[in-house]
Amino acid sequence: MALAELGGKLRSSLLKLQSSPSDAVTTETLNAVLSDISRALIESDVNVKLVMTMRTNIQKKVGDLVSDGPASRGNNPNIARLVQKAVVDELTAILSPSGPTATKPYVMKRNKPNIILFVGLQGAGKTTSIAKFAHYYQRKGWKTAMVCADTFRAGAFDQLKQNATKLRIPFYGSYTEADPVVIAEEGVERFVSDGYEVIIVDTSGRHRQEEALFEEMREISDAVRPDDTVFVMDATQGQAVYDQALAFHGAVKVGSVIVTKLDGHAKGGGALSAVAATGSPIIFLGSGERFEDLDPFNAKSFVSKLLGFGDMRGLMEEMKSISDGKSQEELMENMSKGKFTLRDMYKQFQQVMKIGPLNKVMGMIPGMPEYLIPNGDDESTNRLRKFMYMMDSMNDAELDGKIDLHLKNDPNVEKRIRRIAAGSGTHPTEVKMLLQAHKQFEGVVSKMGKSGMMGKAGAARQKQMMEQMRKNPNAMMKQLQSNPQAMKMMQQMMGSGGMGGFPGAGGGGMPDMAQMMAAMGGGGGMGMPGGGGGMPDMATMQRMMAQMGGGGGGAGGGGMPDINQMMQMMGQMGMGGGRR
Ligand SMILES: Nc1nc2c(ncn2[C@@H]2O[C@H](COP(=O)(O)OP(=O)(O)OP(=O)(O)O)[C@@H](O)[C@H]2O)c(=O)[nH]1
Repeated sequence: MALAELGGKLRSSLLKLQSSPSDAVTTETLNAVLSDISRALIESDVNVKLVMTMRTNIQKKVGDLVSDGPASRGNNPNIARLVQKAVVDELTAILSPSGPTATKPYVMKRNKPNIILFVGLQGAGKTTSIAKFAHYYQRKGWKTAMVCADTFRAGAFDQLKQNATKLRIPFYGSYTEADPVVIAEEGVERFVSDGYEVIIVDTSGRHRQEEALFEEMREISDAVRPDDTVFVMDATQGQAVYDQALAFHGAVKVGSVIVTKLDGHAKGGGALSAVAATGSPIIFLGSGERFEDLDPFNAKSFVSKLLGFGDMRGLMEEMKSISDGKSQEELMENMSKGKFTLRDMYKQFQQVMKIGPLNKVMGMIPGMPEYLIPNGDDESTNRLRKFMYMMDSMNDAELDGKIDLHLKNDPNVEKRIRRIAAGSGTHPTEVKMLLQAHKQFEGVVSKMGKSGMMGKAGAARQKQMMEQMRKNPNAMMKQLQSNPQAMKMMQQMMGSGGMGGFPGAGGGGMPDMAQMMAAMGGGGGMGMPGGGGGMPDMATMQRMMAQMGGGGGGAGGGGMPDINQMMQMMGQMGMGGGRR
């Protein structure tokens, strides 16, 4: 994760609040925590003035509560939480566009050309970011293309071409045309008439003092009339990026910013806060050299993740952006009949793959301990991909369950398995693993189907249950406790149905929901308190359920919680039971 070091420091300072019961938070504890946080931010090159303002604001918000002692706290027993909230809010404010020029980021529009002009200093990572940006939108189903109007740096077109070819994204450029304005205009025109939705234009990198290049940037901008101009800047500059950003602002209207090289760089905090001070919104962070290393940026989510609370908002946005309502509804209806074919599993995997590497998704889950999040190349994504290749090698009858591949010791099935393995470049044992995963999933689905909690009727029942939970969680818990079968069902829902497509990644891939919950509980107090392993204890469950109900109902709509709803529920659970 970007800014891991800063995050670690902030988390450990906030832990000081946790280590004492909330009404023992004293002025000294608060001061110690604020000093630690301020030091960490300044070490990360955040402007000292900003840090001091933040400190004063937090003091103003919670100082009185702490110094007046427990007697005056009235209905505010959880001081630690209030301090924590004040810290989150203030850090978010530092990272949100501020000043008279503060703007909101451009929102891409479907079914029309969105022309995005990229500008930036030489070597900031512009060309790399363009490829990542294109990959991000292409993965989400946008018709994307790239234009190389960088005629200044020899090799720029080759670099863009290479990336575009790897990503299978159409590109436009020229080895012979020397005028970047002509290339930009022609490229954009072509992709507009071909119905492309995201058209990205690369421009020459420049130094601040190169007035001629600034002029070129203005001319390109006038020619292609971009919907958004994205300024790419390098985090290693720390707060010095402020001046650079202003210089670019002076030349063209910078709409949004991508900050690159945040992977493990000490000055990242300074760069991010400096950008915010220019009034431009940061839209993405670059966190590595691979195409996947681009994270959408939202100040609140970023702070929440940095402090170890996960990023539920980001996760929901991702889920929403990939969700295909109709097929999801069909799937839910099928599942309500206890039906879950290999084709259904394939569709679930497809949805999951659109989000990107699973480690990113896991990193967004509140309370998820870092040690559970795979780094680097994501093993679970590769496993899913391999499973999909196998399903690609199946015929319709096999995918739709008309031919039962689960039959044991059947020479015909064995032959089919060998064929599927050969067709997908895998081993028959791996195909059997896939079938086993499917069987496991099917089992859960059929149990859930029988529970009557899915489909349209199930949706109504769930809504009713949620309402009951919201109104009276204690009574609901008592009811559950006295009904072992209902309790078991709840555990099953959480244990294996939870992650939608994930059980298929089993065997060391994505942990299932129960494992996650256990890990959250035992993982050093960042997530669920109380759970030392296995399912969380009753009190914790009770709190979680109150949160589930109170948060507007995770489930609703189309039957059994689908992957989106389940994630939402998980988020509310994690957040509800978070730091105390
Ligand atoms: N670690 C890391 N490296 C990055 C990131 N983004 C870009 N880079 C690297 O930074 C270097 C410069 O990136 P380019 O994309 O070529 O830079 P550019 O801004 O297009 O350069 P010009 O075309 O000269 O303006 C390359 O080695 C990239 O791999 C990032 O987020 N993290």
